[in-house]
Amino acid sequence: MLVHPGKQELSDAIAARLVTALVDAQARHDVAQVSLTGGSLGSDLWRSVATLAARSAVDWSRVEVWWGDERYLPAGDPDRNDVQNDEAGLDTLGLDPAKVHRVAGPDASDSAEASATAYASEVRACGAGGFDVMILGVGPDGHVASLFPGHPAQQATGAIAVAVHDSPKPPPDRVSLTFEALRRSREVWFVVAGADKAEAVANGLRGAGPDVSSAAQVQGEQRTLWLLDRDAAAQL
Ligand SMILES: O=C1O[C@H](COP(=O)(O)O)[C@@H](O)[C@H](O)[C@H]1O
Repeated sequence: MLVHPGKQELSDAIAARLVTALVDAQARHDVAQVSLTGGSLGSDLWRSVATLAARSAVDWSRVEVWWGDERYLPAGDPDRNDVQNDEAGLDTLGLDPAKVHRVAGPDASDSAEASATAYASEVRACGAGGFDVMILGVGPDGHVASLFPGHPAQQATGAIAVAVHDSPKPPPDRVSLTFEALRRSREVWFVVAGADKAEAVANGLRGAGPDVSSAAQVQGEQRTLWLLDRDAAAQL
């Protein structure tokens, strides 16, 4: 667990850590696989990356980009995680569009189920059975990706992605990687800022059950990091 004084310092530290992790991953196996998150910090970190001189150490054309979840909304909708990440600077880095794996919305798929199936096939086809870095925001209710505590989607097994309906947080329809897929990550980074998340952080770190914390159900294969600001760490 690493605690930074405020949200800006945290965002800058995540950006620096990410650049290093991507350079290391490209040295290991040519193309780095990273899975992104929505939420305010999930986008802020791209603003921080954009200010880093060291970002040029990454060959962004050799980064395969995924999302841990997406709101089931049409392409370009401002509430989509990919749109918010792009607006924060993700799309200025020189990524290869063929390596940016967006979850299909209702404009490009028949249902959230069809979208989840297509996304899972894409993950499988790219051999992304192993993400180098899985970045996950944590909601005040303990959710990660679009797996909400106590929601039936938590129980999906033998699948890479799942459709989520009746999400307690709008919008109601979403597509999420499953716990099994989230865990197939070399490193899992929980990125959390704000006093409203302090209880969720404490529950995640104490290993609360799935009805209380989805975050507590996810660990990285080699490393699990909680990257926090002081407010988010207030109940530890
Ligand atoms: O709905 C979502 O929420 C979480 C956390 O968002 P935040 O605004 O509370 O930080 C996010 O990680 C997830 O990807 C997203 O779909």
